[in-house]
Amino acid sequence: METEQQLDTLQSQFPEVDKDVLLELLITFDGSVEQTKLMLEEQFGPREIKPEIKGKSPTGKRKANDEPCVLTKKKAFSQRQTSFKVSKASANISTTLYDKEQIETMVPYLRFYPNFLPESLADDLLDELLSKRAKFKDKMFHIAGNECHSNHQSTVFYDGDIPEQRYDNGLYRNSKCMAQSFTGNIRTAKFLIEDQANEVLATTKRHPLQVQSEWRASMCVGNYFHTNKNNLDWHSDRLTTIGPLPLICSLTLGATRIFRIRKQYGESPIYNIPLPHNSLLLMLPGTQEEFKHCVPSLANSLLAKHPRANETRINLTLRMSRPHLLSNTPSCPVCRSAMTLRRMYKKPASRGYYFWLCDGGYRSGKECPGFYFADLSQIEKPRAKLYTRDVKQATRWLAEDDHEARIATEFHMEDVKD
Ligand SMILES: O=C(O)CCC(=O)C(=O)O
Ligand SMILES: [Fe+2]
Repeated sequence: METEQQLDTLQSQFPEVDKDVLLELLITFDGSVEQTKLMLEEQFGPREIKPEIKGKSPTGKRKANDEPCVLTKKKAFSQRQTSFKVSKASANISTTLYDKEQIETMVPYLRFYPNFLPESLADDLLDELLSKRAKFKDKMFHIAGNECHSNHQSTVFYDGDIPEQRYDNGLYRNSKCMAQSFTGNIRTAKFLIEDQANEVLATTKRHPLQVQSEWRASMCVGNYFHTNKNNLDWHSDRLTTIGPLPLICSLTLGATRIFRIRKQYGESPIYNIPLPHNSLLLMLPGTQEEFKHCVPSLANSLLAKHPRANETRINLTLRMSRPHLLSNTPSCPVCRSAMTLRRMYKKPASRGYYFWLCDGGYRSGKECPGFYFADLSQIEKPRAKLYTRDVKQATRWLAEDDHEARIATEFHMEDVKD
């Protein structure tokens, strides 16, 4: 079924929901009308199943009172092919940014520091991480019922105790992936990176949703790209433990590979940023909300081998988790699984709303439509309800230059009725 038809089907059953919101949800549920409908029924009450949904649904037939349908492998695959075609079509223009000035001018959410650490610390850190290769594991997750493995290996380092509740990013759901503690070299690097990060933050306006204290890295995701064939797909980093508007500091060690970044929505160019050994890239607050990034495995994406690491590139991304956010993460109203925090971005009228989505399917492959809007107004409180069913209570953040969505705001509140 074409997207327009899917939207019409949903709109006919949920006339009270704005079409832009329906589209956003349809995309969130990988194009599944059934899953979108189940989630909407959670919010707005059950609806009659219209014949067109039964007959033409991408997930096959469904009787009333049946268990939710799960996408078949074949269907999920063909849907992904479609979305791949779309992203390929808009991916034509790509520009390479070679130095600090070009990077920070073209993508003002980024800060770039070549040769950041003292040389001997960067080399020691690289050698130490190369020797720990066995600790880096495939990420494992499910998309629309299919088990998937990442094409590069990862691990997580924690500063201090490894928390009971390890969650987010797809890493902690993999039993093979044991978290590790910060080593001496990581801690030394962390202090230097924190100083740089806080210096930059001091020059920017702090949003109430951001961390209000000094920025301190409490965890670090390590990515191991053994050869140029190992890649990391387009994504924005999960917000569940690090919260909205996070700062993420990314240190590259070993081979020079291309890092790509593009806006989440609209006609955006793709920027290629070569990241050499010992370069630090800061992704400032708003980067995860507004952009996607990846490390592609193009033939020309390996720009320089490293004298000792050869083709291997190791990346450390330092992050600050927000403990109250973790302890106040809602559980799914449908299946009680933990939920992940995301932000809508596709359509101007709904862009910027944070929401919680059930994560059960990501881990088990059994999809669940659990959904809440996120109310992050109390995010700094130890005990707070961070979810709501009412879009008027939902937290929204829009980029200052997102005029399209800022104009759409006024209309949106009228459009979404109780
Ligand atoms: O390897 C990189 O440069 C990026 C890593 C990354 O995007 C991530 O860990 O989420
Ligand atoms: Fe990332």
